[in-house]
Amino acid sequence: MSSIKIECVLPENCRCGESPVWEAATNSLLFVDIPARKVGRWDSLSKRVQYVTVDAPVSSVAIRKSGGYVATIGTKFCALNWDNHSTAILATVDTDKKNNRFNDGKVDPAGRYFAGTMAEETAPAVLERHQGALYSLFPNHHVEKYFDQVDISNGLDWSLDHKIFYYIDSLSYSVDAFDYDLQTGKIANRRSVYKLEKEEQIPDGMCIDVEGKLWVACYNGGRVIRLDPETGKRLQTVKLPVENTTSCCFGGKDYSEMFVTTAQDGLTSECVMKQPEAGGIFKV
Ligand SMILES: O=C(O)[C@H](O)[C@@H](O)[C@H](O)[C@H](O)CO
Ligand SMILES: [Zn+2]
Repeated sequence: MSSIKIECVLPENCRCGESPVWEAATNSLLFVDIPARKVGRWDSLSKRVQYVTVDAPVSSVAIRKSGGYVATIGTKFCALNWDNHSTAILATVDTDKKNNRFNDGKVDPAGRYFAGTMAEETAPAVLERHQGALYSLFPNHHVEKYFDQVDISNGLDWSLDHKIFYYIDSLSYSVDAFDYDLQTGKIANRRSVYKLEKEEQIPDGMCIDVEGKLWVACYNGGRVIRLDPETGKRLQTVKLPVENTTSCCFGGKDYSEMFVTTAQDGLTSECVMKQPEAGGIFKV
């Protein structure tokens, strides 16, 4: 294995950086800072970053086929117009749960925006349990609810043949799989494919690579791990110089680079001194 280079490409000190998404058309990385209520777009060529501030915690962002973006803001699926900074509500979930917000989200290969919810945290991973649910927004704006009783709805992705949906509820310390029907968007047959080891801490965001292996960012664990969902074995650990690694995606030229978002919230000022890049965005 060739040696791995890790570099902080955006020393932003995000409170909770999340949802990295590569936008090939602009050579940019999209991301959010959830509590700061900001969506960022970092141009990898000019190295400049632009922000759009929204009116509630923004937990995920995705590219919209018809132009602009979609984002999960508070408990709403929204369209986001980058040019005039406006948002338009497409659907609202968890209307009976005033303390809930969306967390991680991603679009399936048929254009359904999957995202789950959680109760707002009082500190990282400290929250009222079982308040969240998993939803998807169909291209026709129909909302499907899959299940509830979720603690912290987090990383998600699909297998390369689109027949499996991978999902993380952080406080289960497990990476789960479901059978996936791309035609209907239905999921079935939940099972665990990997249980985190103690030092790996809390599973957060996730993505899949071209070999069908999963990469999971470990919150508080300062690492991303590569898993084989078929054997349930960990194949690789990549450690980062900050503790709160939140999510990862592939991007850059030929998608040969991995971007990792991180968080600063929850670190004591002493920890921040030891990890000055906490909250930055890293390139692996
Ligand atoms: O990044 C996220 O997905 C959450 O919004 C965070 O708050 C952390 O995951 C959580 O604190 C650790 O479990
Ligand atoms: Zn997350």
